[in-house]
Amino acid sequence: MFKQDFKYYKSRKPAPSFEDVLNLKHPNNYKVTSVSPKNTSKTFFGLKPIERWNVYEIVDRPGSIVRLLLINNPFTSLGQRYWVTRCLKDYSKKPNKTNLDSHDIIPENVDWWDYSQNNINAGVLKKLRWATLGYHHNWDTKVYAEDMKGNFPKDLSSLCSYLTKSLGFDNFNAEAAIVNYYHLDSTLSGHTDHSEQNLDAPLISLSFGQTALFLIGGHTIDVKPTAIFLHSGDVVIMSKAARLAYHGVPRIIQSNDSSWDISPEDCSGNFVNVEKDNLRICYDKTLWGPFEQYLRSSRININVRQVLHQGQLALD
Ligand SMILES: O=C(O)CCC(=O)C(=O)O
Ligand SMILES: [Fe+2]
Repeated sequence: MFKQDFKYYKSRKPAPSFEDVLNLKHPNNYKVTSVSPKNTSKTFFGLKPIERWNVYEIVDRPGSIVRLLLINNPFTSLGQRYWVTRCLKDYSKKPNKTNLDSHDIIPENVDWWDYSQNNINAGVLKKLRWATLGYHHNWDTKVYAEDMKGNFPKDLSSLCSYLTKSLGFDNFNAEAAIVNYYHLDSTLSGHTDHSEQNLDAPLISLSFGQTALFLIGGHTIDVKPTAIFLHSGDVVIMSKAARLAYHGVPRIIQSNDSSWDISPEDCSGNFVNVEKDNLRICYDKTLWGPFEQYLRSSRININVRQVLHQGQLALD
């Protein structure tokens, strides 16, 4: 299914704009409905107050079971900075696993981010493609294992609980994540996400940096996909039917967006499990500089999953 869309984008026809999506002008004619998030009393660190979120439900064709919830960048600029520093500086570190583990590119006991900053010409910055957290995704077997598991970061788990609760999903436990690092020439081919034992739990996708053209089709590869732009800060929540529908990213599009530039709203929010060192970087123009530089030609996607059923203590 993605073949035809690659051709479409190679032919340089303009891609549909986000406004086209919202105005139902796209040929797929998908339906977008506004959704009201549940108001909770506290504001979570790094997120705008709930009453300022724009949430849409996207149904790709009448009667379709493939439904996505899209929150149009609910993050403050400081919030975006925080998650970007976590993905680059921390989530890419051991004991988390990355695609670089099997290559001899980085000296033993040196972290990728530090190494890339001290060896700017070595080209390692663009070599990191993914990191896995919690239950590590097994790219070959697609099967999780109890002995391939690390601690899941508390800040990310709190964020996901807050986001899902606000949208009416109760008891979401973040247990596994893939952090995808994309550059302007990166693509992610069509796939479904079916490795988790609990397929009823939603899957949460957080995007930062450059814009992705995200395609989602149906449960077979011959369903023509729907295109959605994912901008910096956008959150997508995929329910069971959507995660089992083929989806992928055929193109990253450079944008002029810099919604991570500090703005006055940034002082609000309740600080839950926040790493103070990262906050220091976010507030400091010089320390933030290298992270912003990376973001100008890259996109980071954090894809969070619950693996186990409610009350299940370990994998079967
Ligand atoms: O980058 C994205 O928006 C999608 C990533 C994805 O589908 C995945 O990691 O399973
Ligand atoms: Fe996926």
